[in-house]
Amino acid sequence: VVNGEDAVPYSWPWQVSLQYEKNGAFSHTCGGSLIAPDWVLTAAHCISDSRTYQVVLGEYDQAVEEGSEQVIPVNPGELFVHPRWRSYCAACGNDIALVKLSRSAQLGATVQLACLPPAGDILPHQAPCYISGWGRLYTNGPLPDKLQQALLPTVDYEHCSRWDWWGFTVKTTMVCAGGDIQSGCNGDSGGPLNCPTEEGTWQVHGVTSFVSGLGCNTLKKPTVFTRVSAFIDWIEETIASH
Ligand SMILES: CC(C)[C@H](NC(=O)C(F)(F)F)C(=O)N[C@@H](C)C(=O)Nc1ccc(C(F)(F)F)cc1
Repeated sequence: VVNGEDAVPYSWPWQVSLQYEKNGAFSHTCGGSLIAPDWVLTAAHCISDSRTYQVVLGEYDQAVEEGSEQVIPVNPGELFVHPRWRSYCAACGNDIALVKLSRSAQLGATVQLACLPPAGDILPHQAPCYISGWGRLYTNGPLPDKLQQALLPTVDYEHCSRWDWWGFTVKTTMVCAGGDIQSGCNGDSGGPLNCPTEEGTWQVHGVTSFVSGLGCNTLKKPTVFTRVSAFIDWIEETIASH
């Protein structure tokens, strides 16, 4: 997250760190959202079949054992990438995946389920959403230890698809947010776009998918998220059948 701030610890209790094993050690590769005790929603571009994954819940500072962490392995074959996802084509859309945990998370003060929006729900222009994640602090910059957040107002499709914004690269199955000095960045992939409801709760409306190739916080190139409300049926069917 570029130009964000340390989140209040455990204030996004559905945020997870998706980690993969490299040379015998696990490291953070993507964010994700806990949507059921044993299911995590993330981005398809975060998943490669040949890797071994684990999920860390109840995480805040990745450099400190704070006692609330739950480290849960992911069994092979429990990675479900959207059937219409095309590898290395985030702009083609369907950048969404589900990961089944080998055991259920224990819910409590630091680990809670995310709420998803109703199918088809479209946010208004400039809805005050927040991105959260352990992605780079600036383009080609370091990864933070503490979970970061930034206010990232949504940019509706009419604005986001303008020629000097994302043009035809953005699809209606995506949500744009930001476009000024705050943005997501590499490593935030798969994490949530957290949007407030009128009832004072939060819903995960987006899965962090891509930023500009010219730099994470490029003007008029908002961070682009997979629109969760366009995939509610697929999410429900996948969970119901596995
Ligand atoms: C997995 C990536 C898509 C990667 N995603 C992220 O960094 C994320 F955190 F925002 F999710 C990304 O945006 N990387 C930048 C460097 C990139 O390649 N952006 C990019 C976006 C659109 C296009 C276009 F327009 F060709 F489709 C090309 C590159």
